[in-house]
Amino acid sequence: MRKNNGGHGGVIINISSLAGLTPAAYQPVYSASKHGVIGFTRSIAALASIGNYGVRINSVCPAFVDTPLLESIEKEENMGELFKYKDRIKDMMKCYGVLDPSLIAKGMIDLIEDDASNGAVMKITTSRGIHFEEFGVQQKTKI
Ligand SMILES: NC(=O)C1=CN([C@@H]2O[C@H](COP(=O)(O)OP(=O)(O)OC[C@H]3O[C@@H](n4cnc5c(N)ncnc54)[C@H](O)[C@@H]3O)[C@@H](O)[C@H]2O)C=CC1
Ligand SMILES: CCCCCC(=O)/C=C/[C@H]1[C@H](O)CC(=O)[C@@H]1CCCCCCC(=O)O
Repeated sequence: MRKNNGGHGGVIINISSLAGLTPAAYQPVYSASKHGVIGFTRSIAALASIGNYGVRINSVCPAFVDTPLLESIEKEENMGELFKYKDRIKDMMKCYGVLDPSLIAKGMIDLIEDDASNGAVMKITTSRGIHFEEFGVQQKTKI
């Protein structure tokens, strides 16, 4: 894909979650994996810029979205010992609200169309819609 390897360049969007930016007591492994997605995205975005790959790599962090994945909360075989906390997660869903997938699609199109976006961490919530995580100067790699 990268231009310096015979490719045509392009845009990659990695799917993280708000649980990749905040602790998630009831899903620690999921949260760790989503934190990893953000760290990887920002790192490889910096490398792509330094190496003139002609590829932009960004991440999206939605809150709860109305997809079949949410049904997994109701299944003990998926939740394991954390099943006992399912009502707390459902309370959080009521508090945060549940997003329509079309808003996630819009956010992704925005990232595809914005030629300046690389290493961005887009957050999508019912209260604030599409917005971005801001990182301090010391947390920014030059991209
Ligand atoms: N639904 C939600 O509330 C949120 C979801 N996300 C993230 O969004 C992403 C998509 O999730 P949803 O659409 O909600 O889930 P989903 O369960 O509705 O859809 C996931 C899709 O991935 C496919 N899939 C699973 N394993 C695969 C594999 N190894 N190779 C190829 N395809 C595979 C499944 O067949 C399914 O079509 C996930 O990374 C999830 O963590 C992030 C924030 C909130
Ligand atoms: C504020 C957290 C938003 C999380 C959005 C998300 O990625 C949801 C994913 C759920 C998936 O549908 C199945 C799960 O088990 C995930 C639950 C994530 C639980 C978040 C719990 C937050 C907490 O413990 O504080």
